[in-house]
Amino acid sequence: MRERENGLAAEGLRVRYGRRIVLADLSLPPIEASRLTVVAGPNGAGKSTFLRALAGLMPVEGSLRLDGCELVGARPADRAARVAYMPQTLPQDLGFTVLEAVLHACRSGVARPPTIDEAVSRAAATLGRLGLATLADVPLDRLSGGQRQLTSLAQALVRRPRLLLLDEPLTALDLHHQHAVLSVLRSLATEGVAVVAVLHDLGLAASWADRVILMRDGAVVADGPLDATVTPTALADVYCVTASIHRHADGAFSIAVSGLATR
Ligand SMILES: Nc1ncnc2c1ncn2[C@@H]1O[C@H](COP(=O)(O)OP(=O)(O)OP(=O)(O)O)[C@@H](O)[C@H]1O
Repeated sequence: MRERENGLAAEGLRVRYGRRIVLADLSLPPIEASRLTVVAGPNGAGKSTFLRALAGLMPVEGSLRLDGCELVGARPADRAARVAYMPQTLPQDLGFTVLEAVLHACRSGVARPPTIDEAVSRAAATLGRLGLATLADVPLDRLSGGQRQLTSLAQALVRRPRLLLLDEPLTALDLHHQHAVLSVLRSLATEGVAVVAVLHDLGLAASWADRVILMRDGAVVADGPLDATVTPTALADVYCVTASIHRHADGAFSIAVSGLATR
């Protein structure tokens, strides 16, 4: 354990599907606790693979340290106590109510699960935070897509992780709920959680992210504050678009795409 490290450090991360290497020797300056980090990039860039690797859902080579403790090779229950992952897919446990699904997520897979009373209290607080309290007793198969996505987020939040990994958490949400969720993520970061979210919407990243990691072909091609990473050159290089970027007087950010290129 390296005592002074805070957040997540990745060094020489390598991930394969079969014989194909999808992430090749990926290293990053530490992903800091108290920061909201967005991972962006084109389809197939390796963003989900990166998150799944961080979550311990696939074999990796290299080193991943969270607060100085090595995650690669750590016991799944130890990792689960500190890392929570929200997948792209919506929750499948359709026989459960919202509350049951969140309680299950709170107590499963961790070495020292909270008591039922503690789990109920945490679940109630999490549902309240996400505006889901009135849906607590509704079965998942009676929810809208957006409500199921919020439930999936609640399942990750209720674990109170040090590292929260979210793979496209906003895809089913309306404009209000997109910003409401990002506001919750910002609060969690302020409380000391390292939050890493894959997002396609760079406008939302501009409003909320402290740091943007741009990926392409399994590699990090830019990493830093949005104004330094999302530039016309980067958009051409990473997304193959000709685009201009506008920062408006009120700070709002917009991208105007004027053409498509091929690689
Ligand atoms: N289970 C798998 N088996 C083999 N190859 C895979 C598997 N999952 C993903 N890949 C490949 O790995 C690469 C990275 O995929 P990944 O899902 O990480 O991309 P992504 O950046 O998350 O894309 P998207 O934005 O479309 O969700 C792609 O070329 C994809 O075809």
